[in-house]
Amino acid sequence: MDFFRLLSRGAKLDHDSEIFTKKQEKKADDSERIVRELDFFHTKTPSHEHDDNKSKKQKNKADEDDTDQKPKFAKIESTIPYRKSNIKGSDVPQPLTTFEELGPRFGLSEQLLSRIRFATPTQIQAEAIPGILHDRDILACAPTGSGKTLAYVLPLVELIRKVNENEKSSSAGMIKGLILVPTKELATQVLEQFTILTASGRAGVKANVLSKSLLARLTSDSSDRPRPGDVLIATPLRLVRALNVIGLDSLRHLVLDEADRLFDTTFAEQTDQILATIAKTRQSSLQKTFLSATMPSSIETMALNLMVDPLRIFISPGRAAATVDQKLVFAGSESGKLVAIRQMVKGGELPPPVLIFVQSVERANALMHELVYDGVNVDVIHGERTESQRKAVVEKFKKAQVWVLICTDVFARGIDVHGVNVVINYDVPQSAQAYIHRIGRTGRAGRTGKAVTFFTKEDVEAVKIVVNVMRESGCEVQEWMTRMGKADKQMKKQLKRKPAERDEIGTQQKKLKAVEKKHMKAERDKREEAKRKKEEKKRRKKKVAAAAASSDKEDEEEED
Ligand SMILES: Nc1ncnc2c1ncn2[C@@H]1O[C@H](COP(=O)(O)OP(=O)(O)OP(=O)(O)O)[C@@H](O)[C@H]1O
Repeated sequence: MDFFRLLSRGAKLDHDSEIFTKKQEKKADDSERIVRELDFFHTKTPSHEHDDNKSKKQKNKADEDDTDQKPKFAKIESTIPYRKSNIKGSDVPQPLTTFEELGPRFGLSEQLLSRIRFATPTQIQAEAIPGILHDRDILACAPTGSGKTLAYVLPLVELIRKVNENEKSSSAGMIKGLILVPTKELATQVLEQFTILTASGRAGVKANVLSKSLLARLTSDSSDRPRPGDVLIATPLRLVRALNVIGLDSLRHLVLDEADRLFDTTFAEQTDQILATIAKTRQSSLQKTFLSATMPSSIETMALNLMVDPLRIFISPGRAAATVDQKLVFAGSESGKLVAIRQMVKGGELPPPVLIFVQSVERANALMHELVYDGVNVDVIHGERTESQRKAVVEKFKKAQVWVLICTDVFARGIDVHGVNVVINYDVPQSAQAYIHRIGRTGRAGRTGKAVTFFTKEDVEAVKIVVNVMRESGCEVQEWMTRMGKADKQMKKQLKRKPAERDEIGTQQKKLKAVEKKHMKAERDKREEAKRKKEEKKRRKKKVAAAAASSDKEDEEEED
């Protein structure tokens, strides 16, 4: 999805706009002008409190520049080596060295700081927390499991607490922070982080997930419709249904967690609609934080162009977490994969909790039948399970009542289950991003983990992508892997759109079906035989009765 297509779609949604009607007939190569005219978030009318002459100059220049260009940043001065190449922007705040510093530097209360359960901030937290507290726009890319959630939840709690304090009741219950995430599970997880920091609501900040029931109450005709709360955490699909009832006049902070996913084809239309609505409603400055463990260049450019004087915090971009030991296993064929996984189960190579990723719902269900037959404590999660089923499965997995969880890419992003030991890519993922996020479910928060990717001859191109990530992440790459070369660009695109075609999983399932069929036939035969015997008996009984009746008649005649 590129920026211009995305924006021109945003314009189409704005049916009343003059820009839209004028623009309708224009061709795609007019897109640069469209970008300038649409001006999402009013990025061309700076009102930022940190504006200085330098950033104004930068913005004026940006007005003249083509907006599809990546903004240029001066290198920052720092004695810390990693900052020079990874952190970009003007007036970059000093990083945090401890959480305690947040008291004297930004006025965070001891009560709030006492709820942080960690000794030291991670790199992304050290950079992003001061940035957000300075009300700067942030584009952040940092490894899976590096604590990006706390990096934005903590400063949001503080900033919104201050707003509540200043505005008293005028904006009570109105949304000041909006967090967009791609899945319901992730929304719940983000809410948990708020709950930890605002236990018993004493921080004065109320966060809610836009659940089905909240959506129903918000959109009901009843006069006592609830207010959404200070922070609303939502998935794009559900949020678009609530856009005209939630009221965004008080919105000050927007977070896109897993930003690259929210801009890809699955969600782009809804995300675009949400951004366009915010742009219409929200006239003054809005602080934006976009984060992910992966940030393709096209998304990076788009995101930076939506921001005012941003801080670009990229820590190990394009790499899998260094704490994950990555392995590739040639399984030969589909049945070879099953053999390999059974061997791993038998050989104790799958210490729970374990996640197994497959490419489709059908394959997830089929693999589950296979492993259930083997006596593995296994369950499955995918987009075709109901919300309550998904919730229950995640709970069970977190409580170690389920040891092996089979999943589709629904579960690949953001989900933080403590201590996942192994991630198996039963089917090779369709992109480098999918690979990085899937294997990032293990090796989190400094722990180590293991990722094993099975492949067959159908996966020649996809495996090149995996090898490249392995190489970039500093993993040991064997000689045969280096000979594979780079994945072809066209093939990469094709693969993203459509996964490899594979033979069905499931010798066991087929066998079960055959046994079931045989059993059903035997039952049917038995029933028919019983019916036949019953009728035969009935017939015989009738015959005997008829014979008896005729002999009685003969006797009577003889007596006469
Ligand atoms: N400063 C810290 N020190 C140690 N652990 C931390 C710290 N901050 C957060 N964590 C823990 O690290 C784990 C991963 O955090 P989080 O889910 O925010 O990662 P993430 O960077 O968002 O990962 P992903 O990209 O996969 O979504 C969580 O269990 C969290 O509690």
